[in-house]
Amino acid sequence: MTDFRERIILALDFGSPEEAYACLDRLTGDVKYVKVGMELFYAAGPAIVSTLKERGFKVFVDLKIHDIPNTAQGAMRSLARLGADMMNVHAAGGVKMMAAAREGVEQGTPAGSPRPLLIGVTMLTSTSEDVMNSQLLIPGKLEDTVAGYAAFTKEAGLDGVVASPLEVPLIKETCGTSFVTVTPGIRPAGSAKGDQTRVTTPEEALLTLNSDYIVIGRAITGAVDPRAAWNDMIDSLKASR
Ligand SMILES: O=C(O)c1cc(=O)[nH]c(=O)n1[C@@H]1O[C@H](COP(=O)(O)O)[C@@H](O)[C@H]1O
Repeated sequence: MTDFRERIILALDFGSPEEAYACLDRLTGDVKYVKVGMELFYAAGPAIVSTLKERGFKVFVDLKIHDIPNTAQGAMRSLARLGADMMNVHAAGGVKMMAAAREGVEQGTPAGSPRPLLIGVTMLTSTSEDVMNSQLLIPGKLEDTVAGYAAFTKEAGLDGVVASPLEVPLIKETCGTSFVTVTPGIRPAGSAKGDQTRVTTPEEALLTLNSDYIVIGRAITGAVDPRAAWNDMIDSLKASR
């Protein structure tokens, strides 16, 4: 994939479809892949997915399903009917839940349409090793948990994981190079970390650590001039290539 833009997923974390479309209108022609997370999905309803598809975007529906296997399967069956390109569940739900979710995706995908990628969320990029140890009560190194969750995600038949870009080499080593890595926690040089913990720049994530997809939100959508912020990111990627 030579065009960086195919590998950049813009997180549309807005409270209404109007705000999301207004942002996209300022970035027309450049953004190829968007993410609909809980804020926008719950505000706009499922129809937002087909509307974005009709407008030509690839869509990642990020609802991070985590429930008993039967419920996760049903949720994914319903979501798969919407025609998204990528969806996710929490790997912490375990192999049985993830395998059920995968079955739900297959049941819901409309005949003749490609099955959406199903991705397992390992350890949220806002979580530090200290918080994982002291509040999630998971002992040991955070990287070991991410690698272990990635292995279970693969065992369950999913296509890849969400993790920090910093963990991509380890995930590829553990699960193979074709196992998809989707990485939020992206902060262009000089931008504020905010609530994220395990962050790196777009250049490091895409060019050095070889993440398959990066997810970026506020550094673009919250910029005074989203178009300028986007162009700066693409220019910097081209210059670093
Ligand atoms: O699944 C996700 O997309 C996700 C997982 C994760 O570990 N960390 C994470 O930040 N995300 C999402 O990625 C986006 C990151 O947004 P920014 O921090 O604004 O770039 C948000 O929509 C998060 O919900």
